[in-house]
Amino acid sequence: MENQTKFRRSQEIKKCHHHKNIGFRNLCYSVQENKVSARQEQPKVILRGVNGEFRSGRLTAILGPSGAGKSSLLNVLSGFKSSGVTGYITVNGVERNTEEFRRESCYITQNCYLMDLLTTRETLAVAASFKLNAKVTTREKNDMINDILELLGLRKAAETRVGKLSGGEKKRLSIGQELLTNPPVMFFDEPTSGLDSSSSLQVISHLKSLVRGGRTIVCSIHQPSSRLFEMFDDLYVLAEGQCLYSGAISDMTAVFQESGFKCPKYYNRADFAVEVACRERGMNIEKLIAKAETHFHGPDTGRADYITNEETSMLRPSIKKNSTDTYIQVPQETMGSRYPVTLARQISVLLKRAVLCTIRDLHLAQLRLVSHVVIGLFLGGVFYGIGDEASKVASNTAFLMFSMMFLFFCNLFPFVHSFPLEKLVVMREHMNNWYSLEAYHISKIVAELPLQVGSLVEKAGPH
Ligand SMILES: Nc1ncnc2c1ncn2[C@@H]1O[C@H](COP(=O)(O)OP(=O)(O)OP(=O)(O)O)[C@@H](O)[C@H]1O
Repeated sequence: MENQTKFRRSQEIKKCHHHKNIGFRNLCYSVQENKVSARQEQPKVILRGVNGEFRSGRLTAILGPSGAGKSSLLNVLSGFKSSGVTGYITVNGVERNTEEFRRESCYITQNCYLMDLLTTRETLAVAASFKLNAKVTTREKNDMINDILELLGLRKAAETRVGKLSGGEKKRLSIGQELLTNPPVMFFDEPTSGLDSSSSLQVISHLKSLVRGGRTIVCSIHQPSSRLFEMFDDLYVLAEGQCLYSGAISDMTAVFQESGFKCPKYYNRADFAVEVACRERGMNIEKLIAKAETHFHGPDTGRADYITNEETSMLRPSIKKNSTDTYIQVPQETMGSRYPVTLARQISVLLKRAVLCTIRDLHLAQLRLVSHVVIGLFLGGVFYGIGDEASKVASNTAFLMFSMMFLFFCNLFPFVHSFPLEKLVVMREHMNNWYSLEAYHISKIVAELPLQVGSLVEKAGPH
């Protein structure tokens, strides 16, 4: 009976009730590079008017040589990059609302930025506290965490600290964090980088099982083996910021052949596609680019085959009545606010995590404690009783000066030490709409308060 319930719940996690087809037309992305000389004013163009469609229930691979713009395309589509972007992005045929879309999608970057001092289970528990609203009970949260651990094969590593997990386990843990809210759209930047072939296969098999539940999953991928490549449904090939091929993997060889690029028998098709994109198999890839463009119509005229946001709000009642497909369905509990939980809850969870990490970072905590005690004894010895004598004004000033400098540097260094490590985790979590930056800063200040107040009291001792 319990096994049946478990099976039903794991099937439920895999399922996705909001199908999202992502379309993009004439998408351009450019960056303004740092000016070295007065002449370098032209922005660097990274994506040159690409078109495409990523469908729900399909696992899509973005392939291309290094520097082709794969990560940039994912950054733009996921909404992580918005300045320097022009063109149209649609969700089920309706212009994308970036804020709404960020709530319905997740972006798992190439490197897994996780807190090394937490265990696998704690990492999922923290994610659950941010991502699931207050109506979900602790028991339900624990059940979900157990199901995700089971689904992603992390049961054995549940109590292991993240810093000690293998690369593949970290990747699966990052996926598990986002699965808690069951997002209909998932973007992955090179999910198999740094993994051996069997771990890569494991990760992609998990993605495949999620996609079968109706999600839209897009991964940029680097040099996949034939076996790994064949697990994808659709392929999007980029070359120098332009689209070379967009469609089913099964049609790729025929389409390339029509343009004069014949894939040798028993050759890895992924390698072949990258070689064509690098112009190693012939310089004339423009024919392929033109062919890929003919699949998609509309934006060049300034008017496309989609509905804008203004039109959506006017049409919404009729769209709702006539079609469930074109209407963007947003889960009711996430509507209105960017974050699923209140500011107070965000601060309290961040605070608990910060305290847990401080306690576990024994080396740093011991160092801080010892330095405070040693300096406190030293100051007490040198300046003992100076507050009672008016003739020792100079000593009082020296004491105050020293204490201020000590407090300033002593409290600065833990941040200098931890900030570069934490920054990447915080940016990922913040960009995935877990919490606001205000909540993070407040929790950091509050977590440090006891030590700050303690050291102030200690320094006030000699007086
Ligand atoms: N902020 C930036 N400033 C300057 N150039 C940039 C910036 N971001 C990206 N680029 C350039 O844009 C091009 C595409 O970068 P991107 O990271 O998207 O490539 P990629 O296809 O993901 O490469 P890889 O497979 O090596 O990760 C590269 O030449 C890169 O140097």
